[in-house]
Amino acid sequence: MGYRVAFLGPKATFTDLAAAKLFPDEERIPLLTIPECLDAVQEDQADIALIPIENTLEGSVNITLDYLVHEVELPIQGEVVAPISQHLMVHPNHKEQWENIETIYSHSHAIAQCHKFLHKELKGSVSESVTSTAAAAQYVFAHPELRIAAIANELAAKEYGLEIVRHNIHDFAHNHTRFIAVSKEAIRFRGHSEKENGSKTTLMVTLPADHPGALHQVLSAFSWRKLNLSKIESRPMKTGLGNYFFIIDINMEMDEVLIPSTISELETLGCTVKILGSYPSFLISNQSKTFSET
Ligand SMILES: O=C(O)C(=O)C[C@]1(C(=O)O)C=C[C@@H](O)C=C1
Repeated sequence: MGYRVAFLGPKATFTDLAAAKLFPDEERIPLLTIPECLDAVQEDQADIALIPIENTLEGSVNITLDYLVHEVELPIQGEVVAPISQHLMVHPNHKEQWENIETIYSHSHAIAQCHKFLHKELKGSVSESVTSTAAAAQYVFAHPELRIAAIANELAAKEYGLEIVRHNIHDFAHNHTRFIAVSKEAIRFRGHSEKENGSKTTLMVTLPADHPGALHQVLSAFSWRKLNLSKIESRPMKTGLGNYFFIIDINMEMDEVLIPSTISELETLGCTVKILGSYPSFLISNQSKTFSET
């Protein structure tokens, strides 16, 4: 039986492009926010949620991390990394005088990826964040009477009838976003042709209170086992100032010896450890048509 894949929509978001690549044969359901995607899986209205978690220019998508840790019990079952190209687009009526735009709509991460461009080329304009790049494109098309633009991808320009007036406005060329697939059950990734690029295990670690050198000891538990970490990030526990947990990505899948013994060592130190998932990583290539520059 096929999966129902909830993704951050509407149609033509970057997440939609990633979902179409990774789940070409499954039913794909666009929802307007990341929490809605996660709730849909938690409440069995979908089998999988595909949502963004990290961007090379802007860092983590905090709402994704926070929901995974505080709000839902859904393991990460896979990830896909995709190249991201941002374009500036306007309603066709404003194609000739696009430099006069007053407000630029997009997802907050997309706005941040184009910060230098906006500062230099559209000084004085205001940026407004909305739920996704595609929602911004939809809004711009619905309001030809306003002097507004959207930052979104090429497919969104086509889908919502906008004109791209500046291509590739992201500030740094190496712009990639990681998307995660979460599900109650292990996922069979089938029917796609994306490259598998190793595996990861993600842990959430809470340090013991008032334990000098705890973070150093945590890191040494990984380092003497030669476990390669691709990410370590702290987020507030939301219980009081100074209380943080760490998200740690290990570049290997869960094994029977190394990761379990690391977890035991951390627990002996007084840490609380939760496994957020152990999963394959896929890479959407730069040659991929839908993501590439025109
Ligand atoms: O708004 C979209 O199109 C999304 O899929 C979200 C999102 C993000 O959360 O970072 C995904 C990729 C890009 O980095 C910009 C926005």
